[in-house]
Amino acid sequence: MSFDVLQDKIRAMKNPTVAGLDARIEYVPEHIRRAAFEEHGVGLKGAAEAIYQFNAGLIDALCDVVPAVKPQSAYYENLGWQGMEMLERTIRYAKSKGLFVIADIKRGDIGSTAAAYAEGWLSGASIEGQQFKSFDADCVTLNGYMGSDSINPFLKAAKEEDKCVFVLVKTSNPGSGELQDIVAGDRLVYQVMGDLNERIAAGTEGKYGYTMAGAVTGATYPSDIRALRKRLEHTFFLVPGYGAQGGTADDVRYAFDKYGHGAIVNSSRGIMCAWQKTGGDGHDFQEAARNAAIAMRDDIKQFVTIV
Ligand SMILES: O=c1ccn([C@@H]2O[C@H](COP(=O)(O)O)[C@@H](O)[C@H]2O)c(=O)[nH]1
Repeated sequence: MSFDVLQDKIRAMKNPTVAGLDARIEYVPEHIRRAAFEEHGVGLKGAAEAIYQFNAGLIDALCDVVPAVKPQSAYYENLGWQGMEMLERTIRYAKSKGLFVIADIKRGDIGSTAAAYAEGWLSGASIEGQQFKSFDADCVTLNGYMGSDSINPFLKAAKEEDKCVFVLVKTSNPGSGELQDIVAGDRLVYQVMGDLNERIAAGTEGKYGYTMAGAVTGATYPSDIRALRKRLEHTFFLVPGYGAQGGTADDVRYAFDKYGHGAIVNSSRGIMCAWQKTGGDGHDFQEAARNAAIAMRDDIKQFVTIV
């Protein structure tokens, strides 16, 4: 049960946070960009290579501070196959450094197509009776608003591989309420989504009591996080929106259970782009990212004690 593995790592490091790897080429320090463009040309290949070098440097700097990383697929897809190759390499490198990898892919489609996505991201493709893995993430994010048949193929793959998923429930963006906060009978739409998600994964609880289907609950809606924590006792939370989107440690505290378990808080730009605030030229990007990750950990630890 993969949330057990993640929770064990969080406890060992006393750090319930995940560093996002959402690298745009503008976030990569000049010296890394220049070297990659000289070797591979100014274009998709050069940019993808620069981003991989940046990611590898961040992973080296962060792997003994944070338990997990969350590469966001969009920032690799925008560079075509060259970007996706670097995403696969980034995942492999992060795993080799002991990090738990959450691939933020937000997929959701009819069952047959969802099964193909699940092979790509979790279980591997079956070719002539053999299993070939590609992205091989530990966990993925899903958009389950198409219904349980869009989630189930991922749960099947996750069960076979001892992995897990996070399903969007209450997202951090300003427009999330347009649909998710609509009243549906005696519940709100996001509560319906959360209940459905907990129900379809019932029976997969691990040693910490959490099923293999976690939920995304944005840091920017703290009262909803608090209500969801009470409502979804068996659902592990991924909480994005800390830092760059305005979420604070005080806002995310209620995502955790009474043992300080059951949630992990993401920051992407706040860690990756920390070097842009030091006044340096980017050569200090590793130190800056590490300091930002440590500051985030200590900020949250003021409110959350992990048993
Ligand atoms: O509701 C959601 C779901 C996912 N995200 C993702 O998290 C990171 C946030 O990045 P920051 O730079 O820390 O703001 C990004 O990958 C989003 O796609 C989210 O923000 N909200």
